[in-house]
This record gives sequence, structure tokens and C-alpha cells, in this order.
Amino acid sequence: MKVITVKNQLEGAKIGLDILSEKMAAGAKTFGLATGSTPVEFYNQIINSDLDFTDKTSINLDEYVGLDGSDEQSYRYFMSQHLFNEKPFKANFLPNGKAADLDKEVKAYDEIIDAHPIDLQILGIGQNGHIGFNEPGTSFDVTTHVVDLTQSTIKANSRYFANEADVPKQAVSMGIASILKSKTLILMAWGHEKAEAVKGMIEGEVTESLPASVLQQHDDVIVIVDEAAASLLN
Ligand SMILES: O=P(O)(O)OC[C@H]1O[C@](O)(CO)[C@@H](O)[C@@H]1O
Repeated sequence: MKVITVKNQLEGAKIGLDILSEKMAAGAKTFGLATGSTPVEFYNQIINSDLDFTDKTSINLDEYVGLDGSDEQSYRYFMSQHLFNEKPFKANFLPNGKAADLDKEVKAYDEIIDAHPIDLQILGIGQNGHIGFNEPGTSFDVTTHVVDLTQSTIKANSRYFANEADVPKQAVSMGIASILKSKTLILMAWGHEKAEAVKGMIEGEVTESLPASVLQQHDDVIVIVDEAAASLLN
């Protein structure tokens, strides 16, 4: 893992944009994207750049079960607001959280990922070390699957909802095995609340109890962290 420590999110987002630009210049055409607060400044940087995505494809990590793409809390809506409305792509894939048959949906999403190998995957990290919505205890072997969200994730994500009770209890998420197939991964983390998870991911043992630790087994991972998120590193 290559670890880049930056002063703040803005500096980190600019480094992320530089890496993205280099990959695009080298022919990258499929990008794995994440939601949450972490990539927002990175998406702003993309919007303000002259990069053209009209022949590129995006594949997002996850979506809440039960939310339609028009629902303001859905990840489809988030991506439209934060990136896609300003930077049109050839195609944007996210799981369909409203699919009547979720088993069919996870298989269909695996087929989408297989048909569009991801050149560059963007990741955030949960306070409990999750990547995508792969919660602690998730097997490293799974591909797309339906996840029961942990209470800590529901609580952390409740800041986007009127009440904690409104947070969906399940999500469809790309699995760890799918994430590891990406050629290059950039994981970003900002703030003290991510420091423990970042330390475990980089310096701890590789364990399903901290899903992001699996990234130690991938040979092209760039971690961009601010000083607060890096504060517990040796
Ligand atoms: O970026 P945030 O909002 O801290 O969330 C961290 C992680 O949690 C998720 O939003 C899922 O809960 C991921 O997509 C994200 O990487």
C-alpha cells in the first residue's frame, strides 16, 4: 500500500484528481465510485476539471434496499447531485435498491462488473473498517450481495436522514472479491473518527473483522489520508 498523508481533504482530493487524470491518459475507461461524505470534494475537483467522461463507464459500490433512484437519500440520487448531472458518462451503474427480486439483482450486478472490469476504484472507509457496505465479518470471497447493516453504520449514516429509524436496514453492495478485482484502488479517509480504522487497515492483521485490511493483499492500492485520519499510524 502506498500511503499519502495530506494536510486536508482539499489537498487529498487534488491528488486523487491527478491520479485519475493519469489513469485516463493511460486509457482507463471504467471507474468504481463511492458515496458518503469522503469523495465529495474529489467529485467537486472532477466537476471543475476539463476531464471528459462521455465515453467512460461508472459502477458504484452500493445502494440502499428499498430506495428508488429518485429518493433523495438514495445513492443514485447522491451520485446525480454530486457528479453525474455535471459530468455525463456513457453509462452509470448502481444496484437497483427497489428490485423486486434481489437475488436476481445481485447476479445481474455481478454480470455488469464482469462485463466492465474496473480500472480505478474509489473507496471510503467506515468507522468500523467497512468498504462498500461490507460490514465486519463479511467473507472476503463474496461478490455482490445483500447486506444487513450494522447498528453502528445505521447510526453513522443517520446524519443524512430525518430520523435514525428512516435509515434502511439493508443494502446491496459489491463484495470484497469484486472490489479486489479492480486494477488500482484509491482509498480516502478524513478526520479523527477514521483514525482507528485506518490504523487497522494499514498496520493490523488481515482479518474479516476489519474488511479494509484485505487491501493489504492487493498490489496497487493508494491510501490518501489527512493528518487526523493518519494520527494513529506508527
Ligand atoms: O464517507 P463516509 O460518509 O464517512 O462513509 C464511509 C463509508 O460508508 C459508506 O457510505 C457506506 O456506509 C461507504 O460508501 C463509505 O465509503
